Amino acid sequence: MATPRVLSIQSHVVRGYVGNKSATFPLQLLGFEVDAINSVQLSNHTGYKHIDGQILDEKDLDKLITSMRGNNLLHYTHLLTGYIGSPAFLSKIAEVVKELKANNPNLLYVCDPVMGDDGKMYVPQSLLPIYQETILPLADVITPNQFEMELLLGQKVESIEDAWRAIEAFHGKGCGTVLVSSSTLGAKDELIALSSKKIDGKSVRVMASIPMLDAHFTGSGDLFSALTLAWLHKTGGNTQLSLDNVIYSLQAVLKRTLNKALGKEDFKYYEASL
Ligand SMILES: Nc1ncnc2c1ncn2[C@@H]1O[C@H](COP(=O)(O)OP(=O)(O)O)[C@@H](O)[C@H]1O
Ligand SMILES: Cc1ncc(COP(=O)(O)O)c(C=O)c1O
Repeated sequence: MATPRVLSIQSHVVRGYVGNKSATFPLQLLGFEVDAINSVQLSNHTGYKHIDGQILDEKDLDKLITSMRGNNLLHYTHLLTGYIGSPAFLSKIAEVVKELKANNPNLLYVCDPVMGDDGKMYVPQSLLPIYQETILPLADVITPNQFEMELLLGQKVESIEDAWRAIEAFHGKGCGTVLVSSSTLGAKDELIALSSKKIDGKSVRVMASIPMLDAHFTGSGDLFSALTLAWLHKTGGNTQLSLDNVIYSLQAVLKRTLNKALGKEDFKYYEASL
């Protein structure tokens, strides 16, 4: 099988790991060619006290795409989008999706509608209607967190039943596969991830419980969407197997991140015994 090739349109940060900085290397390790367009170049993620840099607009994106078109380079198996900093840039992405799909009708578009977390938006509010009206109907897979699901739906999601209803609404907009990266709809010490895929008119649903680590991670959602893309490809679109693999590898990464931050040894060899 030919090497899958992803066009990844997300943020770049000088310091840290979010956006393309967190998606590119794992995707490469999993066997993907990754071509990155940096929607913004920022000093660091938006949670810091100081933040500055450049935000690409639709003309910047058009220049890159026009030149690539001229060289016949717009041939991809996957498109992945994440943090976008400008509404006009996001609208332009709709045109890019259509062109890439015209070049390859089998292209899979994985959209992480990155807008915020824990009740706070960290992108301009004007992105929301563009995601709702223009981007969602074009996406094959979406990976919102609980807050982003609520924003897209325009309604609070307060129970698992609410979440399935929200997911059905996204299916209704044309999005065949939905993975909610995390929610706090379970017990106090767990995160719940949900996925649903429309197969022959039926929704095939999977729910996973993730033991909650006592820390806040930035970039975990970007890793989630990149790994989801990779595992959906590797499993032929099996959402159960993909979610298992994504969560398993994410937990290993986050535990190592936490150990490093706490100054604990990164790695130890233990004898496995019953
Ligand atoms: N505190 C945490 N404890 C355990 N796993 C976490 C934690 N935060 C994130 N994760 C893992 O990262 C994934 C994506 O996290 P999420 O918080 O949904 O991303 P986002 O940054 O988009 O809000 C979750 O599915 C979970 O596997
Ligand atoms: C520049 C940038 N990109 C991407 C993200 C998304 O991060 P996450 O994976 O935590 O949703 C953030 C979040 O703060 C950010 O500031």
